[in-house]
Amino acid sequence: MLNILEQIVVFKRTEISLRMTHYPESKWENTPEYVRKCYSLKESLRKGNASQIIAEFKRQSPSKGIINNKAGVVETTRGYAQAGASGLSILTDKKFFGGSVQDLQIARAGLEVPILQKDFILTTYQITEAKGAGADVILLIAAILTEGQIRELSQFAQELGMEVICEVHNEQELQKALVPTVDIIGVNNRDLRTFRTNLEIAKNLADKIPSEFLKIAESGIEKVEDIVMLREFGYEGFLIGESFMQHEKPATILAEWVQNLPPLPKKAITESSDIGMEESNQTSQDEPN
Ligand SMILES: O=P(O)(O)OC[C@@H](O)[C@@H](O)c1c[nH]c2ccccc12
Repeated sequence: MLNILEQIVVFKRTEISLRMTHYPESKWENTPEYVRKCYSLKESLRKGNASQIIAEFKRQSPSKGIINNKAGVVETTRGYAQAGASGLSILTDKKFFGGSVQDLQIARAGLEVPILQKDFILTTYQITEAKGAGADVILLIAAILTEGQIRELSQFAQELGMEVICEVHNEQELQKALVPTVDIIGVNNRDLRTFRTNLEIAKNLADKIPSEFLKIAESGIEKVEDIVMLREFGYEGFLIGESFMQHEKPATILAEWVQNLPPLPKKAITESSDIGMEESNQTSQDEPN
């Protein structure tokens, strides 16, 4: 009996070959999005006042079934951006997650935040498609790829100006992910074979990730305190779906979280310039007149 991840991969291969015949690569290469300069997720996560939350639009999942099939993609993604998401994640897998490439295209129009296309990437075709549909960032899942494939696919994405998150769940997968063309290591707290989540996974892998990679924690984040705790382990991004999507209006929950998030500790360099600011014009800006 195949585990769920294996089932997804088997189905994905058939889906990809069908898509390739219906929508040849040239269709994607001729879109305006294909030549647009990507928004950098790394930069967005490292802005001084960033929430560091990557908010996901996720209607359903193999483990939970339907999470929310009423919230609209436009309303939710605009709401996420307005509420202060540092990035968005759009699931484009249809069969298992109820998403679509069209969701990505719809979300992209009119938004200036970095968008991650969340799918199970096995071929360069899917990366061309992601770029043409408006994604800035792609996800490579180490559990379903060899190191050679991670190298080839990440290089291809970077050549298109996109950033690459490589998702890992254990040390073995992490070893495959440490290639120079990967930008971000995403530690998935959910075992995609069993769908169980445990934040200990991110805690335990944190210090095994070399400092040249930005690291983000994915899945199973249920409250603001989880973010605060994971920040202490050096995580600079938090990919969150269910905690928002299980509410009727997902973006209102994100807005509450953002309000309750303690501010990021200021970087040394900002601190000294801020002191100068305070003495000059900072107070006049802050005080109501
Ligand atoms: O809904 P959660 O537990 O907050 O998780 C979001 C995201 O991390 C999860 O959807 C995810 C992480 N990696 C994936 C790979 C494929 C599909 C989905 C995912």
